[in-house]
Amino acid sequence: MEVARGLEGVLFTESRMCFIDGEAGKLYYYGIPIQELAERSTFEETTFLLLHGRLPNRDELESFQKDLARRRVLPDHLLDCFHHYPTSAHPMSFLRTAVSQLGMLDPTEGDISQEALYEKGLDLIAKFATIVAANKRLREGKEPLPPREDLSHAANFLYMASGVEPSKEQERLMDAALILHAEHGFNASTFTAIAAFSTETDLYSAITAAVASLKGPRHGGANEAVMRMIEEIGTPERAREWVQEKLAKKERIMGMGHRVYKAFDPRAGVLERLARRVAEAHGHSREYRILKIVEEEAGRVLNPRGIYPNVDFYSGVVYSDLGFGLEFFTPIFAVARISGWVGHLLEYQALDNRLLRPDARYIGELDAPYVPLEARA
Ligand SMILES: CC(=O)SCCNC(=O)CCNC(=O)[C@H](O)C(C)(C)COP(=O)(O)OP(=O)(O)OC[C@H]1O[C@@H](n2cnc3c(N)ncnc32)[C@H](O)[C@@H]1OP(=O)(O)O
Ligand SMILES: O=C([O-])CC(=O)C(=O)O
Repeated sequence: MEVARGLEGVLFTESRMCFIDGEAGKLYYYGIPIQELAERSTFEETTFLLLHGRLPNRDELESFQKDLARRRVLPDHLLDCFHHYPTSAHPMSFLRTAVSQLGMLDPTEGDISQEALYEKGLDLIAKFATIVAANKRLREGKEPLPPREDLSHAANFLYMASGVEPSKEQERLMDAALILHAEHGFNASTFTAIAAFSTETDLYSAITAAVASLKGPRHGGANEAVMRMIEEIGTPERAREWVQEKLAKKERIMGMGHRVYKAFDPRAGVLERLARRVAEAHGHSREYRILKIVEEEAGRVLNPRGIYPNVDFYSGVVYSDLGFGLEFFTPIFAVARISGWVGHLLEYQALDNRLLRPDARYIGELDAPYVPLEARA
């Protein structure tokens, strides 16, 4: 049997949730093009789509929004504990620990029936934003703010993070960013969640594992790495030379390349337009201009090899504009992706539910001698 390194091209289940046409640079959630959703939907509506496989009607959407809003409040015990988490911890470590702790606080943690999974999943979808916003406030030496039920998920997240009710434009930006990040097939963190869940562990454990996986700079952590790259480059004038030096040393340009896309990631296309808009309107033009030059200069070498900007390339410009520091970029990704994780666990359990257990070709010795400790060099 051939070894599929990195599990590339391996189909391990079936799914209706997401289709990625990597050659054409197209992405669909339940058949709906991502650009349509980013432009016209809300995070709540897209989450309903990912959990139910169809768009809600007006009444369903209204009651789903209310249900999510009611679930935003964190248990007092968790909020108390937040004051003892180290403020220096990376926000992804904070989130990972908070999810795990929510599991300990749930007396029915181990119930993984479809009904329980849906209920607990909705709870996590609602609470992720509250956890991340609380962490941001605590890092700034401020008290976390209680969520508001009268605001949308995107607006409430921005309100809890900053203490100020966002403008309609800011709410729309956040909604679009959350929709673009909500789902992406069998990426590393979703696969991690499914692999854990296939052992019949509980939802909190599977999601804690997924957060851990998203944190890595080859996956969700790349958005933070892109902003660090911008800071290292410093000025647009320095960008071309910086890229050439990096590529000459065979180092990677963060926010570029993808296992599935061999064309421009359609999400990066939408985010590029949003980043350009905020750059023009609010003066984040240094960051945006550096990225445009990196994209062009690196593209000369990398585009012919099918390496283009991915979703993590331009998102940071938008998040900065919304008032977030770079260490919160990956947590914002998680605030969105929790919907995809929960949707996939529900789907996998209903459709397949087989233990995930791949294999490797053995290339070691056989019948090696057991050398007693005293006789070893
Ligand atoms: C939300 C997301 O997860 S999107 C991805 C976010 N990650 C990043 O932006 C990090 C930078 N990108 C990368 O590291 C890669 O493109 C990955 C990990 C995302 C996907 O890579 P894979 O499909 O596994 O390809 P692999 O790592 O095998 O690389 C193949 C070749 O392309 C090159 N390559 C891939 N990405 C890049 C890049 N960003 N810059 C320069 N070269 C690259 C590799 O060096 C390698 O070259 P080689 O064949 O000469 O050794
Ligand atoms: O699909 C992948 O491998 C990574 C990705 O873009 C995502 O998770 O959004």
